[in-house]
Amino acid sequence: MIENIEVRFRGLLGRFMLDAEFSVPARGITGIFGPSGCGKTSVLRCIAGLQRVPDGVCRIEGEVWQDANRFVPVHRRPIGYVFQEASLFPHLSVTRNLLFGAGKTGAGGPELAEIADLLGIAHLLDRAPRNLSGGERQRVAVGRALLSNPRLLLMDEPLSALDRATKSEILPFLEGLHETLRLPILYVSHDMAEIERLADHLVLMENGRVIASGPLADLQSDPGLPLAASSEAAVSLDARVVAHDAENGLLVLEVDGGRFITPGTAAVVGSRKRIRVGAGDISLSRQVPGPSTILNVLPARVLSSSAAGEHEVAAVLGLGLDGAGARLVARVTRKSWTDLALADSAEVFAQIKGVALRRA
Ligand SMILES: Nc1ncnc2c1ncn2[C@@H]1O[C@H](COP(=O)(O)OP(=O)(O)OP(=O)(O)O)[C@@H](O)[C@H]1O
Repeated sequence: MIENIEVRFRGLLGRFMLDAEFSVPARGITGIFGPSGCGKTSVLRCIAGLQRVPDGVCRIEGEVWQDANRFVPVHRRPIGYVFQEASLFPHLSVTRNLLFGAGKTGAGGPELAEIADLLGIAHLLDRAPRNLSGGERQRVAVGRALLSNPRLLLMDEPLSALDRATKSEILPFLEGLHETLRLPILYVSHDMAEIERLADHLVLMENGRVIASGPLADLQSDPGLPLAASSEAAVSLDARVVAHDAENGLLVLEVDGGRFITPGTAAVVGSRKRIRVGAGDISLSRQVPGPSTILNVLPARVLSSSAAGEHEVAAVLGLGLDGAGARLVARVTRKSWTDLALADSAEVFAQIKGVALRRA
């Protein structure tokens, strides 16, 4: 079986030229990221069959939803769609809202109790939507989409209408979906922090086109793409827990070519955790640095470098003496870069001030 989501949509939407093409694995979460108006929503609408471009191909695990000869109408596509605003039926209880889409696609889907547990809404089932908070409403909307037993979940900025506190309340539930369900999710966002936390793969868009797609960390550390040179540059790495130091409240996590120490509670050795390493949290040194409060000092090699603004350099590092391990991006001043005579393939010690645990 072809386990990919393959799309190509080319055509004018009003005066906007959409020319988007990508192929990503039909598993995990794929983030679709790009500036406002670059065509992210249009791509989701084309996949859902809500928008039709004449030159379009959409194949989900080999099943054709659109090509030159075929266009499966929207109601025949097994998708769940979650929008920015949860559009619940005001006159129906949470349970009736949840069950609204269920049964359309036949048996074999998840059970209401299972989904309610997963989304932390089991205690809300008898409520009316008007008595829910924004975050609760959005979780019900996600639950309703899941109960229709979709083959693909489309989420269009599902958190952007929520305040910061509510966002962080919902994110763990979305991470939970990722771990529990085998459902591929396409997740549109213009907030890199959400993408860093949730996505396994990334589709980067600009002006109606896909400028890159691939595993998230590969795109974050690609010197040819805008992410590595941005002021928010960071990499998200999926690390393996190798030890928990209970006395000091620290976790030791391993990625290719290095180990990180980060504050954390007990975790099963061998389990996976996502960490985020921000480019601005890395400083570089040519020799082993002396004792300091920084817990993480990792040997690495400079793989490439590019200008980041007028006075800074974005350097892509490969962990390990040979530089063959996981990639990081460091952002340093041009002055330090020159003073230390740093250059591509230089051996360095990366001192990492903060390593954030992102997916428990
Ligand atoms: N059916 C349509 N007819 C005319 N113009 C359209 C149509 N659909 C989309 N557009 C235009 O295409 C462009 C891309 O819109 P789209 O909503 O896909 O972008 P986006 O990346 O999702 O933006 P945002 O992040 O602001 O939601 C916009 O300029 C929009 O006005």
